[in-house]
Order: sequence, then C-alpha cells, then structure tokens
Amino acid sequence: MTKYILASASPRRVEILGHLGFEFTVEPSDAEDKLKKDFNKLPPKEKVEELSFIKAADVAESLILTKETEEGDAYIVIGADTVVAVDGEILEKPRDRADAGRMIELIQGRSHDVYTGVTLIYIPKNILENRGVKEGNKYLELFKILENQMNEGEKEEETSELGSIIKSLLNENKLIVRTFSEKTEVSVYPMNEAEVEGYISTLEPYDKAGGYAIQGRFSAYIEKINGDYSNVVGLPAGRLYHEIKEVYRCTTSLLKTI
Ligand SMILES: Cc1cn([C@H]2C[C@H](O)[C@@H](COP(=O)(O)OP(=O)(O)OP(=O)(O)O)O2)c(=O)[nH]c1=O
Repeated sequence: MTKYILASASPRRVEILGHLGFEFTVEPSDAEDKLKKDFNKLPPKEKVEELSFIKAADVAESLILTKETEEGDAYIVIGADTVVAVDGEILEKPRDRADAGRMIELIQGRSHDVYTGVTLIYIPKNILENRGVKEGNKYLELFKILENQMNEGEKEEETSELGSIIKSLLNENKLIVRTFSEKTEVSVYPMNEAEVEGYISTLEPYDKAGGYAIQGRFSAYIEKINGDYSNVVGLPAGRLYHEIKEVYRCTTSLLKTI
C-alpha cells in the first residue's frame, strides 16, 4: 500500500488534500528556516518549486532514515510553497501589521500572480526495507554529516545541501521526484484606507502569502481570478491529482530498476 504524507503545517493544504479523497498524515518540515540560502534572488516560479522540493526532501529523508515501516509500505511525500508576485516583488507572509498594510496597499486596485510550487517524492518500499543494509548506512552517514554541518552553522553552500540524499537516490533511479508549479492571476478591487485598516486588524493576513486570504474576509475585494482557485489557497488540486496519477504511471519503470 502507498501512504501519503503532507509535508506542510498549512491547514488549508490539509483541507484541499482531504477533498481529493486521499488518506494522509501530516509531517511539517522546518527545513525552510534551517537554510541560509537566499531564495529571494530566484524568480517566483523557481522559488516556490525549490522550496517545495526542500520541504518534501526534508521529510522524505527523515522517513528513509528513521521511520519504522509497516509491512514495507511505499510512500508519497507532498511538499508545497506559495508566494504572491507583484511588479517583480515576491510577497511571503507579512512580518507584522505594517508589513501586512504595505502588502495590501500594493495589491489593491490591480492584478497580481499567485504561484504555488509542489514536489512529490515517491519512495518505493524497497528503499525503506534496505535501510539496515550497507547501502542504507551510507545514506545514514551522509545525513549525519549534513546535520552536523547545519548545527555548527558552517558555510552557506554546505547548509543548503538539504535534499542531497534524495538527489543521489534519484540519480541512481531509485525514487520518483516530480516538481511543478501553477500560476493564478488574481484581480483585486480598489480599497480605501478604512478598508485596508479594517482588514489588517483581523488575524487573517498573518499566516498567508501576500497578507490576504481569498477564502476568507478578503473575498469581499476579489474582482476575478484567472487560473485555479485552490492554487491560491495553497495547493493546486486538479494538477496535483493528475501529477499523482503520473507518478503511479512511472512506478512501473522504476520498479524494474530496483
Ligand atoms: C494568497 C493566499 C495564501 N494562503 C496561504 C497558503 C499557505 O498556507 C500560505 C503561504 O505560506 P507557505 O510558506 O507556502 O506555507 P505554510 O507556512 O502555511 O505551511 P508549510 O511551510 O508548513 O507548508 O498562505 C491562503 O490561505 N489564502 C490565500 O489567498
């Protein structure tokens, strides 16, 4: 049986994946905070794709190295990241009230893009079953070295090596990794000062990219969208379902190589 793991603390992602009918467990990753790498230099599409990979790879690596498996299950780990992009600036979650106000001022009365990147990592049961043998130990050692480097706060290139176990397994054709992203264009009605103030006085902006929730009070200010609605809320449901189907299509060739 294949088990699904959502590598995200976002309650919106839990809801969207639940709607798709998958049974899954939630194991959030704090890999993003561990990295010193400056993702802000990347364009939004690359940034969300890279961060989704980092989150999924972090959870997949711990799974490969530590998880007690039941009767040799296979796993699909799902990582995601969402940002708002306006005039070449990337808006993540606002730091404070002033930052939330700045973001709402920036996006009101015009359109912006919301990007969500998703990474799926399929771990066949054979990898988990082989953990105890020689090859498994090789990865365990690599993982320990990386962890020590992070603890000691060593050089930036080394701390950004998170995901290298997944990459080396992928190179050896032992995993399936699929990364993709969706863009949704969102047009926001003009807002007056009282409306901006009123909105940032709610708790809504503070855990959302761009400082707003299309699914909440901010719906009052949404004029139209072009693209997938669920993508704005944190997970592009339709694309995700079809990408998971594609993963299963690829498992046939993967299993031949293990
Ligand atoms: C634009 C927008 C974003 N969001 C949310 C989706 C994401 O949860 C959040 C963007 O932050 P992310 O950093 O993508 O995700 P997260 O911190 O919530 O969870 P994790 O890192 O553990 O995966 O913003 C909405 O809920 N509604 C919206 O309209």
